[in-house]
Amino acid sequence: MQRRLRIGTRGSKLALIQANDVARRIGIALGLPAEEAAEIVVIKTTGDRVQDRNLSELGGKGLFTKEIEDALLDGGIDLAVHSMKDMPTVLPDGLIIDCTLERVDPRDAFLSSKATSIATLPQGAIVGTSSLRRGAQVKARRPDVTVVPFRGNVDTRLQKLADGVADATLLAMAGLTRMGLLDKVTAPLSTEEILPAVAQGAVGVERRVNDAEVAELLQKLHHVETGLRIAAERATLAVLDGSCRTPIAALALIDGKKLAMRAMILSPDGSEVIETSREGLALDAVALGADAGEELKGRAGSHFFDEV
Ligand SMILES: NCc1[nH]cc(CCC(=O)O)c1CC(=O)O
Repeated sequence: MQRRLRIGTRGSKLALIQANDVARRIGIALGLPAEEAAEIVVIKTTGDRVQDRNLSELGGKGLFTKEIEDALLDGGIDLAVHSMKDMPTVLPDGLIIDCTLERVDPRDAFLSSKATSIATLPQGAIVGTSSLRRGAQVKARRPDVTVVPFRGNVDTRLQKLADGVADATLLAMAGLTRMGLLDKVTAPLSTEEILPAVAQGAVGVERRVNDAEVAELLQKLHHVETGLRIAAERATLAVLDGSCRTPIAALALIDGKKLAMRAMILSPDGSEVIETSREGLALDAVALGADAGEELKGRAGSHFFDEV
């Protein structure tokens, strides 16, 4: 590798931690100090500018990636590090993600000073979250709860909770772990209780399709099992797409050659929950995920997708 690679990322604390992790791994792969192998380039995205509205109202996916992907296509950067959870299922022509780091804990965490679980929240409690998926799943279990929007980065949301804006919130274990904030977690939520977002806990590295040098390097960083799990979940999402305001959750697990997954869509108020599961060969990840998505789509009917 002749050049010092430029790694594009959002400027949030979590994004920077993830980008620096990739820089460190690239350094190791090249046998160089991380700073010599790569530099971090912070890019502000539309999603970072908009603090006051539900992201889903603005078209959701892609808001955190457009400017970074433009820089990748322009050659201003060579790699982009993303939380795979925030990535649209379709990438721009000329870009590819075929490198995913080993996934960490995909679960959501429950954070509250009023209760130790969703079940024991006081009657009529307020849960702060701007995630349609989290809100709908909480309401499915506790219809008496009021969900209020909770936007901003992880630190902002923790502050809102401390200020009493809500009685509880849900955040990804992955982000809290990476930021060293596990002590804020009241309890992890089992995936039976709250099914995670597609690709939650996985970091991906995007590159130009035609950059053979970077492709070869990134192969060394790729975690195959994570790639297959994410492929299954994202295949479900892709089938259900065009409905970015429908709460969707999915989680695939791999044991040896076998993949098992659950997938779910809900009405935003949690009154309707449609769930399915698949088991098969891990190598058939995409087909299994897509098949699960087709089933959910068929069972939900079109009203599910255009009522909101
Ligand atoms: N939507 C924001 C976002 N994107 C990725 C993470 C956490 C890390 C991950 O899930 O990989 C978070 C914060 C959260 O949902 O708590």
